Amino acid sequence: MNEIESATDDEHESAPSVAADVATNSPVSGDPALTVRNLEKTYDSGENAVHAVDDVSFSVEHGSVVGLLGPNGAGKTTIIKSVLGLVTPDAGDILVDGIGIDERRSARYDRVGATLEGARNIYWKLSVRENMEFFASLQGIHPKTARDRHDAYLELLDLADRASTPVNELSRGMKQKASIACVLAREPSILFLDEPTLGLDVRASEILSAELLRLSGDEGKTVVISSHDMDVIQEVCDRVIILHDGRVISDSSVDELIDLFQTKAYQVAVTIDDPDELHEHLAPRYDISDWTVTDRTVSFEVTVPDGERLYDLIGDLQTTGAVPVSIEDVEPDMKDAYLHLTETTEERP
Ligand SMILES: Nc1ncnc2c1ncn2[C@@H]1O[C@H](COP(=O)(O)OP(=O)(O)OP(=O)(O)O)[C@@H](O)[C@H]1O
Repeated sequence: MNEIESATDDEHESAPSVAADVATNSPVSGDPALTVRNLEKTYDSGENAVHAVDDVSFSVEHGSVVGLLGPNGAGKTTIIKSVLGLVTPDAGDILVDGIGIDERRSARYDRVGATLEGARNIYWKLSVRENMEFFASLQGIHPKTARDRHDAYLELLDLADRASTPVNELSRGMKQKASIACVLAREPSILFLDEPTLGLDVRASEILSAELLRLSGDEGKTVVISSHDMDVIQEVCDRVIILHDGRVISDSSVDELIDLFQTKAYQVAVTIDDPDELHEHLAPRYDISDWTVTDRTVSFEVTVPDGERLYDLIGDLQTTGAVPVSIEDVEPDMKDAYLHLTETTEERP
């Protein structure tokens, strides 16, 4: 690998992609696309030991889009690299389409494609198109037959005029796009995307989200995406697995996760002669935040355990002479649910 610059930072000095064998994707079995069972990984030893992955188990069904979330250092990348063979786990099993990757290395190489943070999955001295052709050819896809598809991806990712540019001359966001283009060019059945929207502008993120939805919806591809970008996660994922300190602390659908933490929150605006008096009356009774007074208009957010309590609030507003101007639902989103979950885990001993 002396002529080609690439970056793998881990134990295995392998090629920067998991594609090493020439093979085609075989038909899908009845097994999940990916099964991770009791995975363990500790880096270093003694007092420097870091238990990065602690008994992690999950499976991913074919055609689903699963988010792997967690604060910095939660173990996401270690799990992804274990699946890719860039890190050797201490214990546990990884099965692709029901086949243990230790049993048959090609089970992984044939089916799994990944982008790694910082575009470490591609060769920086090759041009974007050369990279795409190289990774496609490892998968047994002839560059000529794939040309139209590669052109379409270059167009989609706004890289067409950079197709002949060596990757190391691209901006960070363009490198990221090139890395995504290469994993798409390989046409794997399972895509692992580690922080794919890092460095992408809003438009590129939207394009990527739409493409991931199309790949899973129309082509039945399985996608595992690790990201801190909650908007993208909420938009594309069916399910999210949340990690904390190397352990899975939540594994549920996006809707379930949001519902779980659904407190009823309302944005309220009222007019009143004496805002201070109103605050004195409400503060001990309700969970109130973002109290803002502009002339005689007071706006605030109130969180109530159920709809009934909202009626109490309206009664209390009337008692104090406040005239409601507007009361609107505040919809919780993935970000609220995620923060709630990771913060409450943080507080536990
Ligand atoms: N090569 C390594 N040597 C030693 N410790 C490591 C190594 N790689 C990761 N770690 C440690 O393992 C833990 C998990 O790291 P990992 O990169 O898997 O987390 P992550 O969830 O991907 O974090 P981030 O969101 O910051 O990318 C961290 O404490 C990290 O410092």
